[in-house]
Amino acid sequence: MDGVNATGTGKSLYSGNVSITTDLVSGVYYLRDNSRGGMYTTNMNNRTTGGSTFTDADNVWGTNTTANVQSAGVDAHYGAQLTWDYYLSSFGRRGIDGNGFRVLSRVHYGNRYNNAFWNGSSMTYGDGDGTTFRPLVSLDVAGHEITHGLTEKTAGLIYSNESGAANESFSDIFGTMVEYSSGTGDYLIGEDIYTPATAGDALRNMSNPAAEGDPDHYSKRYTGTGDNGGVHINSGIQNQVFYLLAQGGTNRTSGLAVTGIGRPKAAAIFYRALTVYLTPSSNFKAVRTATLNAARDLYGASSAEYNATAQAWTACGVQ
Ligand SMILES: CCCCC[C@H](S)C(=O)N[C@@H](Cc1ccccc1)C(=O)N[C@@H](C)C(=O)O
Ligand SMILES: [Ca+2]
Ligand SMILES: [Zn+2]
Repeated sequence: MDGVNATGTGKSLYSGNVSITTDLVSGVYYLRDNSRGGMYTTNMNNRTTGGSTFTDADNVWGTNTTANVQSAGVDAHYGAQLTWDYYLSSFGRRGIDGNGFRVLSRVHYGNRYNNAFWNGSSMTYGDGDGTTFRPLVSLDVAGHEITHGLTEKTAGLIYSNESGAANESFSDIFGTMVEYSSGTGDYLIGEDIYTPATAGDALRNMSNPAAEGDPDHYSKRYTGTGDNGGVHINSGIQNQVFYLLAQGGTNRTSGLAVTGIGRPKAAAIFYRALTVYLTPSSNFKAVRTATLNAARDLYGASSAEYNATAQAWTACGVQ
């Protein structure tokens, strides 16, 4: 039901106090954003089905702690809001389908569930067990999961082997871009939620994938059958390509240097590759070609951006 858009105060777990758009209907505030396709956030009450949209009496949500069930809802809702704004302001895309797709974010899924996932129509976040993960509602996760929706509606990269690793990397790349859009970011994935007892680690690391056990070069790719053929492992190769293209630097395995072009241009190249050129079975070689085509379209065939894109893939062993 559409009511009146209201601006609420969200006391989040990982982003401090944030401003969120809520929906006032008959004196009750709902965690629903009619200014962003009607996106809404539900509480699954630690079950794996059902759930109901969070409501509040005074439009001040959560307490910055997990003691209040609304807190995780604030983070998920805020993450969806920033993701919507990122794609709209960066690429003029209104929602993951370009047509105002209504995103549902579901929190408190299952019991101490150590994951988050996209199921084709909603994002779903577990609370973690408190040892491996804190509640998995940080900004890079929200951006990661919603980007699976974008990928599904565009390239449709098959979720296994190299196309699956590329799929996962696009989610890490844009999850990181969404995180940076909040004003502070990093090239770590899940740093706020992974192993709370261990400072400074992350689930994945784009600037140095090997720091978290993932390859930074094609010659070190995983060729086994675990993890759907290493989708969360070999994503390190493309994550390193993006990092080197954006920031510049030298690949630790090849020793080859890359001249950086900055995050926005690198993101624009990867976004155009994903939404214009890639297909379900695209492998890393195809992603190289797609990003070169995108760089040519955006900046010209002999541009510094085009040359840096080629350098970055070569530095990571994908010719
Ligand atoms: C349920 C089946 C698994 C689906 C995989 C989802 S898309 C996924 O990749 N989830 C992310 C969650 C995440 C994202 C960013 C930062 C931290 C955690 C993920 O990386 N999951 C890991 C734990 C995995 O599934 O191996
Ligand atoms: Ca991060
Ligand atoms: Zn994923």
